[in-house]
Amino acid sequence: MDSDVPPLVVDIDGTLTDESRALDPRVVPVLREWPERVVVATGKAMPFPIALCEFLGIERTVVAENGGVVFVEATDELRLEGDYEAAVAVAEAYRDLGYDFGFGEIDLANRWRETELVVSLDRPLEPLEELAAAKGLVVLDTGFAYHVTDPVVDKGTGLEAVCEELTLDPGDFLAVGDSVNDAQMFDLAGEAVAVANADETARDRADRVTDASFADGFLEAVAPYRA
Ligand SMILES: O=C(O)COP(=O)(O)O
Ligand SMILES: [Mg+2]
Repeated sequence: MDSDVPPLVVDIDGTLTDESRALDPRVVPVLREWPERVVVATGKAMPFPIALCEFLGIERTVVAENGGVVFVEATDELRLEGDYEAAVAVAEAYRDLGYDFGFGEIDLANRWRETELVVSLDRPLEPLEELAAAKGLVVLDTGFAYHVTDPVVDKGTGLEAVCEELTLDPGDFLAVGDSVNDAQMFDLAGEAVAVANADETARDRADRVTDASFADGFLEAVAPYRA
């Protein structure tokens, strides 16, 4: 690898994983050996990207909950932003209409969340969107879950917060992702790559779209820097 390798900000679900959210083992050496900063930016709750970094053996530099949570190990910084109370109120109102979140009684998708909530894709979207809008929140469909999120944060604001901490420029980053929740980080990154399975928003906001899907797409996106 040469010195032209950019820092990397990478999504998890749909980018490092297959459609069932299983990590592709071929991404492990790529991330572990990346010579510049790696930021893991996800809609998942913080324990997931933190665990991923730990198991990879890389520094924990994480944007979780679509920007609501930012953790930078190098500077010991944890930022929480976004109206979690509003998300909880939306969830309660959704339950009052007779809908559950769809993740079972022990809901591991929401258990460790601090700034936003998620609802299963098989639950009705329209009432969720109405309730969210009434509280100033938005619903993001990542292809893996509906995220009830405060629009003051996104993966772009998360990347900016990481860069502030580490005195980096978001414009120097290579970003790789697959969905609408990656759009703002795509806008900031110097080079934004959508994997072939990406949704329309991510494709539109990317500089290029890979031929291959899921982790094969990620490997294609980073290939020019791994010669
Ligand atoms: O799981 C989701 O809904 C989204 O997660 P991702 O941002 O890592 O793709
Ligand atoms: Mg994704």
